[in-house]
Amino acid sequence: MSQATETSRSADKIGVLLVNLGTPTAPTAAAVKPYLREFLSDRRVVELPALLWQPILNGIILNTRPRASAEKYASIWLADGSPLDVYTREQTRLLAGALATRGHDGLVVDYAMRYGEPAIRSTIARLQAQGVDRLLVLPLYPQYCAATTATVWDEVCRLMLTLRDIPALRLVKHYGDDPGYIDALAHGIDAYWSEHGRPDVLVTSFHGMPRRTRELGDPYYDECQDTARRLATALGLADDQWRCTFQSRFGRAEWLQPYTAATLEQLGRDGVGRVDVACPGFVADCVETLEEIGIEGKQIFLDAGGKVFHAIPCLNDSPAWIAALADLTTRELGGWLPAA
Ligand SMILES: C=CC1=C(C)c2cc3[nH]c(cc4nc(cc5[nH]c(cc1n2)c(C)c5CCC(=O)O)C(CCC(=O)O)=C4C)c(C)c3C=C
Ligand SMILES: [Fe+2]
Ligand SMILES: [Fe+2]
Repeated sequence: MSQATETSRSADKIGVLLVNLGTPTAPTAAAVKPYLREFLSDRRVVELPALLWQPILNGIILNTRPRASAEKYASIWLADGSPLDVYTREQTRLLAGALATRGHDGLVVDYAMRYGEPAIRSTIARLQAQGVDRLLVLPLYPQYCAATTATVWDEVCRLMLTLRDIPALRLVKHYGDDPGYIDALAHGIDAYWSEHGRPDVLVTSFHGMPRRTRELGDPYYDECQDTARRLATALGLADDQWRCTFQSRFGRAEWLQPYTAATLEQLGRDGVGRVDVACPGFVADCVETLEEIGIEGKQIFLDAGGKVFHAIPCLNDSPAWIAALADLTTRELGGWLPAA
């Protein structure tokens, strides 16, 4: 961007906003409680009437779960904070660098969390103050789900309702079939196997959702199946060498099946020697991958008679993933970008 343009017009920048779920500020019950309250009060996440759900949430869940959840967070906490926050921050920094290297240095890249801090509202306000008048919102969920992707857009739109001068907006709906994303996953898993050997079965585990949401038309289940199949194909796996499962069931209703925990138990009982689990729906390691899979899932498999268990790291800050993210961003920005 020329200096003349820079000084003559302040509100002409393009912003890229990465958004992930959010995470507590500390691995303590006191910090987990407000995080869970905000997250689980979202009507896209728990689809029950507020009059019914809020008493259950405030009367039962928020009196018990924060302590149990804080212990899980404590077991995976990094020196720099919650893994989800650490990796999302790093992805943001590396994406900004990759885009600048490609000549797109007028772009402002930042990140926000749907729940907690840094909040979507204050981050967009800061981007606007920096002169951003065109904004690409990129929820980091590869597979679309109303409980994740749509609620990011809800929050962006709630902010827009309060603004006089809104930016031009674009939303990335999903990228679970993006060849760059699939290649980055396959590359990471192949590299892991080169170092640690190969499993008998690869379980690709995605975050679960109530089964009802699929019947109501949420495409999430199909998108997870599609990603898992594309990944298995990229890895050259035969049908009996991989599974697609759903983890993190919450509450008593039936969720999408097969459940990850039940599958790991069955594989252990069946005498399958080594199982690896990859979590393609999470682009950053977090409590769900490091604790639920890496610690709990491993124990379930070994207790059932399995011999060797590996949890494969998420994409995190891998160069292939950052390159895929830069490609995706560039493509989604389309005609907004000046020729590099
Ligand atoms: C009704 C409850 C939940 C639904 C529906 C749900 C959907 C959903 N979640 C993710 C991604 C993540 N979830 C994470 C943590 C987490 N999720 C729930 C509940 C529901 N998720 C809870 C209560 C928690 C907190 C941890 C716990 O107490 O078990 C995380 C990790 C956050 C972190 O700080 O590390 C992610 C990421 C998706 C993709 C999704 C629907 C597709
Ligand atoms: Fe979740
Ligand atoms: Fe969980």
